[in-house]
Formats: sequence, C-alpha cells, structure tokens
Amino acid sequence: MKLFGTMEVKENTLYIGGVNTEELRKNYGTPLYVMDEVAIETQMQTFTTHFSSNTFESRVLYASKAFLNLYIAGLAKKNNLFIDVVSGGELFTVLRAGFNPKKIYFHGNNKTYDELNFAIEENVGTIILDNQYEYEMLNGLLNEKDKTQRVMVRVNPDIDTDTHKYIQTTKEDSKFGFNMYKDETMTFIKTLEADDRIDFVGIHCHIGSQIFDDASFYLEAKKMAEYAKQLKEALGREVEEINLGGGFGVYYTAGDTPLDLTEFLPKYTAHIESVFQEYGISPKIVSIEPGRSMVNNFGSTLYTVGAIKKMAEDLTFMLVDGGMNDNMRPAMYEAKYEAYLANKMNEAPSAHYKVAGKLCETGDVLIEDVQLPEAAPGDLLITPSTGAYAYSMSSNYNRMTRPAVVFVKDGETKVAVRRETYEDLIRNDEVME
Ligand SMILES: Cc1ncc(COP(=O)(O)O)c(C=O)c1O
Ligand SMILES: N[C@@H](CCCC[NH3+])C(=O)O
Repeated sequence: MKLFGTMEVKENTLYIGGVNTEELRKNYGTPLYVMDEVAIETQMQTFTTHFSSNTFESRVLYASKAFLNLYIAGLAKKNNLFIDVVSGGELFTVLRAGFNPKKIYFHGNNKTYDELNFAIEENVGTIILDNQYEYEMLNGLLNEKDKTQRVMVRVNPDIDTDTHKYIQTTKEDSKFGFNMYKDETMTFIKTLEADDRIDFVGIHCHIGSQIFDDASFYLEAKKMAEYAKQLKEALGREVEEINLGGGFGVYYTAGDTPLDLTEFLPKYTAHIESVFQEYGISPKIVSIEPGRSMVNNFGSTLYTVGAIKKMAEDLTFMLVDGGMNDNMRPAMYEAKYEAYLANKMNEAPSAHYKVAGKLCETGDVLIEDVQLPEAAPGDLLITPSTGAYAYSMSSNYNRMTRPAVVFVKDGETKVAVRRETYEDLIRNDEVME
C-alpha cells in the first residue's frame, strides 16, 4: 500500500494521524471521511514554499470546491492561503470560517444576481467574470451601492488536455469563460477598462483537472503571457495579475504519474518568469488554484464490509455501507481507486472483489476489481485518496445520510462535520396536510 502522509501500519491495523482506524470506526461509525491534518498543512506549505518568485508576488488559492467545510477553510486561513469559491454557499462557508474577504476570489460560470450582491456586500476581494451578463448585473449593483470592484476575466486558451472529457475546461466547446481568440473578448475587456466602477486587474484560466502532463501547464502559461502582451498593447498598461488555475494531477492507482510538486513548482515558476520576459510583460501577481492536489491523498474513506456475494467463479461482490452517495466519482468519471482492509493490513491478498455500495443503482460500484485478503462481514475497508471531490460531491440519494468528517492529528481526533441523522433528512420537508 502507498502510505500517504502520516499513515502507518501497526499490529495488522492501519493508523492515520496516530489514530487507530478501528478506534475511529468504534467512536464515529462508518462510512467515515478521515482527513490527515498534518499532511494537509504540509501540502499547503509545499505549495506556498515552492511556488515562489523573485519577480512577482505568487499567490496560492485553495480551490475550495475540492473539499470545503469550516475546518478546512480554517486550515487554509492559518496557512496564509487565498481561497477560490464558486457559489454563494462556498462564499458563505469561507466567510463564516473567518476568511479575510480580500483574500477571496469569486469564480463561477453563471453567478446569480443574489450571489453577486452577496459578494459585493461582503467586500470580496476579486470577482472573476465569466460572461457579459454577469458584468451587466455587477455594473448595476456597483452603481446602486456606489462601490468599485476588483475584477478579472476568465479566458479560454483552447488547450487540449490528457484528462477525462468531463473535467476538461478549455476545449473550444467548453462552457467556461471567454474565447481568447475572439475579438469580442478584447472588446469586452476594453468596456471593463472604461468602467470607473470596475478595477480590471487581469486574466484567469483553468485548463482542466487531474492533468499529469506538465507541458499543458507550460503551454497555458505561454498562451496567457501572449494574451497579456496583447492586452498591454490594447490597454496601454500592464495587467496586474495572471491566474493560471489548478488542475495538478494526483495519484489514485498504480500507473498514475502525478507531478512531484517540489520539483515541478520551481520549474513552473521559472517557466512563467521566462515567458513573461519573452513577451515583455511584468504582472505584479501570479496565482494558482490547486484543489485536488491540496487534499486528495490526505483524505480516506472507511467503510464496514457487509454482505459478500459470490455470483460466479470470477465475480464476488463485497458490499459496503456507503457507495456512490459518498463517492460519486467512479460512477461519474469511471474513476479508479485502491482499497485495503484496514484491520488486516499484514495479511496477504488472496481474493478478488468487486466493491459495490448499497444504493439502488447497478452503477453503484466503487471498485471494479481489487485484490484483498480473504474478507468477511465486519471487516474495515479503506479507500485512500478520497480527500477531494468525494465529500464535496456527496448526496442524500436514497436518503442516505452523509458521513461524518474527522480530522486526525498526533493521536487526537476532531469532528469537523458531524454525521447527518435521519432528522436532518426531513429538516426542510413540509408534512402534507
Ligand atoms: C476555476 C477553477 N480553479 C481551480 C480548480 C481546481 O482544480 P483542481 O482540483 O483540479 O486543482 C477548478 C476545478 O477544476 C476550477 O474550475
Ligand atoms: N469534480 C471533478 C473535478 C471538477 C473540477 C472542478 N472544475 C472530479 O472529481 O474530478
């Protein structure tokens, strides 16, 4: 097993953050999301330390959509990160966590009037405009409130990436942002520049998620520098900030080849500096927005094994007490995960299982085929590397209650999100009279 962060095996059992996973099950139940606090903070520091330049201010924004609650927002704040939100709900959460509004970047491809209003009322630092309609609403709101707003524009550089088509964002048919190669985009930016209420500071792009090929990021930086040069000529001034988004790929299963951040980030920084020089631009700030790579390998899900059903000689189902409601990535993207029996860590794998959940869907399969020690009902299954886009994409389908989220550190456990109860499920329901 690839042991991430503080994971260790003691007496046949997996420990995370110095806490026995069997103890976690006993105290908090399953399914359970377990987050390794020390490893997450270390990763936050890896980003801020290695993405650092002498020629520009480097900003690391945590893309909170990957995994958000008050606790992780608190950790991002403690580690001096900026933060990216894409909805009123994410904005509300990070504000409640005490984030400085000036350090918040508000994304989203269809912000509503109410969301823009909320952002302006709360003095959010930067709004990234995705379309003309958002601008019209923003302009109206700013006039009404007699305010100005720092603004960036999301542009699409049409880069093909080596990732699942559902998580590519810059192919020309993507719904996100403005096409960089259309004259209308430049016209739009000139409109912003002429608007006294708008402080247009620069451009943003995000080429997709779970990308392993560093060449895609280098190409993106080059295209953005080239566009910043065109803007410099058109506006007669430098843009202040270029935001290059996130998308850094991570390990899920053998064969995945993630970027080594301690090597990649300094090379990326040097590349950005060199393309800036090549195009004769000198923006003051360059930002990146890692989501998945900040948290994925430092979160795991624990399940209790229920029925084991042998359907054919080569097909045995292992059914667990969660499923696609706590991790919809396998069903949605055919995403692959590894799994281990956290209570039988030293036993040799000798059987093959198809791990499925308990939801009423044939596609509720977490892992197509995994080799494990001989398993029995009551065993403790762990799927590592579920820190990103599992909890944040979880649902109440089949009226499943969402699992609790705990953070473990130095032998201590803190509940960051309590387990939902059946009462929570009907909290907003009205009884039919
Ligand atoms: C605008 C933007 N920034 C950042 C991210 C974070 O991406 P990732 O989790 O792949 O780092 C996303 C999601 O893909 C995004 O849409
Ligand atoms: N939710 C996706 C990534 C989307 C990234 C957000 N733009 C995943 O789990 O891979």
